[in-house]
Amino acid sequence: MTALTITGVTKSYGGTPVLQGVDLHVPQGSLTAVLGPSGCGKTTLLRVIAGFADPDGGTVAFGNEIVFRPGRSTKAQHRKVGYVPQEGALFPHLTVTANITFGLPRTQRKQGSRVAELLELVGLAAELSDRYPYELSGGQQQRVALARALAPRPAVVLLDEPFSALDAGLREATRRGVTRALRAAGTTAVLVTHDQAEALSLADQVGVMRQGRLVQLDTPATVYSQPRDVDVAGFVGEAVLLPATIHDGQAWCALGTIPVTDSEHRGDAQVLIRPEQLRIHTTDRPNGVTARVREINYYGHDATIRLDLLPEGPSVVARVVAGQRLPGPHTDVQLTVSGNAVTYPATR
Ligand SMILES: Nc1ncnc2c1ncn2[C@@H]1O[C@H](COP(=O)(O)OP(=O)(O)OP(=O)(O)O)[C@@H](O)[C@H]1O
Repeated sequence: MTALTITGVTKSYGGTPVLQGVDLHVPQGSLTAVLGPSGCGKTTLLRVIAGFADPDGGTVAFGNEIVFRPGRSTKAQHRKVGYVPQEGALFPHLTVTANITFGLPRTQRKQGSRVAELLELVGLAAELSDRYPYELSGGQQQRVALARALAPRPAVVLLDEPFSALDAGLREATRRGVTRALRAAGTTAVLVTHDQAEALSLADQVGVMRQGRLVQLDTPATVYSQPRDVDVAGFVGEAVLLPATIHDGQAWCALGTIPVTDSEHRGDAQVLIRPEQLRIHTTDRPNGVTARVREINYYGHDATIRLDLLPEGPSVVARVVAGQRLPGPHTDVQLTVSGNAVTYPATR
């Protein structure tokens, strides 16, 4: 088990920069999610860590061992990396046992106990060991892929969107099973995803990637509640962004007067409020602003309500938990804000 440290990594393809000075430290035994839109360089970053591609500059280190620096690169097969791709990773003509032991030295392949231990670790029944991949569900296949990645006791496990091909029901259970197994094995891991809920719910730290740069690396709670800029704010969750004037630690905006987190900020600004901070009232409130319900989206566990601030203010989104009585479309309600707003420079 070892930490992973990437410093100033750059990579271009045909003159187009894909990684632009990426710094990332993944503490030993922890899971970091790299979150970013399609094409931002996530897979390239994993490939560089694994040694499948060399960067143009920077360093990659596993613990104290530098596995890449310009002019010197440790071959992929000597890096002790486990790789779990999106899907289709298993050899279709091999049983679960043969898949798991495929990369092990011949002497270890016969050790049935290691297979049993790995199946237990990833939450699969021992009876599945003689099955072929086509006899498994997608979620079971991904767990076998993880067991295979963990079999040689790698220093680092890399997971490239490993749950994206699974349907919603299987995805949640497989996510939990896989992260539980990674933690039980004490493995240092990097998970690449474009799904913000997955990144926030599974990882110890989240790195938000944009156009080849890691623009924020923080705990899930900090990334969500203190996003570095408005683009990160919108990428990691639904955001209400409003123009505001800040003074005396308060933001004056279309939703009234709201305390701000950054007391240094003064003058024109933009403020971020999360939809769950908005409270909907059907009776008048002293600090309430009037809004008209435009649209309701019901999700079961919660609902989002789009409202137009009256008389002609912007529209905002509120999130309400299940069980709360929802106002009907086109009704007028009062809105208040709980908690603080986060401030950003005003748009020009
Ligand atoms: N071998 C390659 N040759 C040329 N261009 C490449 C190569 N690999 C990746 N790219 C380009 O680099 C950019 C980043 O690709 P990458 O696969 O790292 O993105 P990603 O964030 O993983 O995207 P996705 O979520 O869609 O998989 C893309 O514009 C892609 O076309």
